[in-house]
Amino acid sequence: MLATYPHHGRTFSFNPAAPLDISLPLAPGENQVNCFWAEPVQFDVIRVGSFVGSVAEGGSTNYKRVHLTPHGNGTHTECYGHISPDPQATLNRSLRRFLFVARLVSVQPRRQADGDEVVLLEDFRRELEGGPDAAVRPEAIILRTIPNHKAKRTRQYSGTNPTYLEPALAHYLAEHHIEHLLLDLPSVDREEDAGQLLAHHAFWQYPHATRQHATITELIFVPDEVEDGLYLLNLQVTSLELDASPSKPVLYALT
Ligand SMILES: N[C@@H](CC(=O)c1ccccc1NC=O)C(=O)O
Repeated sequence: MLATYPHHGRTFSFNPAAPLDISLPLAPGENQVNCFWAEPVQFDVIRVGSFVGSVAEGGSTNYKRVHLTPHGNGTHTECYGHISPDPQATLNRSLRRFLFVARLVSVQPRRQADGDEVVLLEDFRRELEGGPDAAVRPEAIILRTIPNHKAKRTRQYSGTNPTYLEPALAHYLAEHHIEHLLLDLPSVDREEDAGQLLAHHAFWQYPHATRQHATITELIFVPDEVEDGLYLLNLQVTSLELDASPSKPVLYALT
């Protein structure tokens, strides 16, 4: 059974029973994706008096505290609050819609003279502006970097100077009114850049013309079977009044 979704005067169809989950699960332990020197996710059993929040240990219910670092553990979505001192700049205020027309684009980074692997605007544009989907203006871009090793699901990125985006690419997305960027990297910016965060600033146009509703989602994983093209994106987060939240982006192929 197909459902329809209107976008810029066209009517797309998608199958609600065929979701493609591009989030990475949050689980305790060392074998989970990790970046920016975050501690691993931890679930602690709550113990109060004779109460134990573990059925395995004889308690009536499981009742656990979660210890996690949104920017460092698993798929997460952030707003301009990541680079702003404003306590009002929270993801819960920024992200007010949850369905978007998205274009999935695969791009291979290029090694620079200094050894950095960088996704360049030129390569991104060649993919975006080619093919039959180029006529549709998407609200979101999902960037899959090539090669697409499954190791992305569990990689320990800290201190490895991971691939990042040319700031001009982030600027291009802002200029083309792309509200949501999703990518399978720890950050749009270089791991250590003396606090410049050039691509973050360019994407949010912060602080001169801040795009308050724009978001960046990092540490996704898009399996190879999911082909480049147009998707309906359902972007779900927790209602945290914080700059970032663990998130669950789910795609539905659009026809
Ligand atoms: N590159 C920044 C650090 C940075 O980007 C960052 C630091 C901690 C947690 C997340 C970060 N960036 C994520 O996009 C710097 O060198 O100051």
